[in-house]
Amino acid sequence: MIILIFQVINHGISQTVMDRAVEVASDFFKLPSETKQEFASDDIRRPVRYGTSSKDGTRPSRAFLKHYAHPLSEWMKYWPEKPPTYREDMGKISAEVRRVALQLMEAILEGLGLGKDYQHEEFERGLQLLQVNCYPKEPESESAIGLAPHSDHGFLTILLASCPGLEVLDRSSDTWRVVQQPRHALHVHVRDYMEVLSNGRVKTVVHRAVLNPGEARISMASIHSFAMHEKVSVAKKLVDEQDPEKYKESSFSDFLDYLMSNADKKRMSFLESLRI
Ligand SMILES: O=C(O)CCC(=O)C(=O)O
Ligand SMILES: [Fe+2]
Repeated sequence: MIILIFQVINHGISQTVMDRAVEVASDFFKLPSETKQEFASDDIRRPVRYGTSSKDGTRPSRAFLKHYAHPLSEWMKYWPEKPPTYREDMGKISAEVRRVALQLMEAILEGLGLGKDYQHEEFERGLQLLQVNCYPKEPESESAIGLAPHSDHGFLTILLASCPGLEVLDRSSDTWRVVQQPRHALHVHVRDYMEVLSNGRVKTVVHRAVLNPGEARISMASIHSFAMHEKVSVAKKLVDEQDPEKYKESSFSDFLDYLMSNADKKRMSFLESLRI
């Protein structure tokens, strides 16, 4: 079993571009509630969506803004116009992170013995979704949960955060490991579709976010997958008699349909539903 959680430092993205993205995200969440509520929706197919979730039913433990980011020319027109530099600053970081994601995918595919150009065009025209999170500071109860344990959908997550708060599940000891987040580092982990494509050789990463006792926290997860209706299936080269095909094929759109029809179930169960 291969565990793929790592951090990239030598990514070539300038610190200014990273800092501005965190700053403009933070400024967005400070806007008056009515401005943010314009983006609120339960429809998970909306191009931009704002929402909050609460772990104790009283105060929100996370606010989020999710929007598609590739191609920028198609999606940017839906993004918030306030703060005034939101589109410019988020556009810059999105494009840079996508460049890094495509390079990392090539390295991972090569490591799996599939060759770096495996499904190159599908990755090139693939979707990118930005999930921007804002967690309140929680001075009283250390390790209060901001975002419950889950695995992500798609192939790869690249995460930029203003301070620590992310934890990943160590499957060997069943304990949570705190992820250090040095200022210039991008955290990377693999998602459900990496497990599917690799026929289970690579496992999806279960993770959660805890509230930081010292400061409010901003995180930006960039999600990379195939285009909405493109099916992801097990790489045939990784199937043989000892290792039969373990997952059914599906698309990102199938995942969204699944979420809408199983709103009460955990996200983990979509991957479970694909197991043969
Ligand atoms: O805030 C974090 O560190 C994690 C965010 C996350 O897991 C997500 O947005 O899916
Ligand atoms: Fe996540």
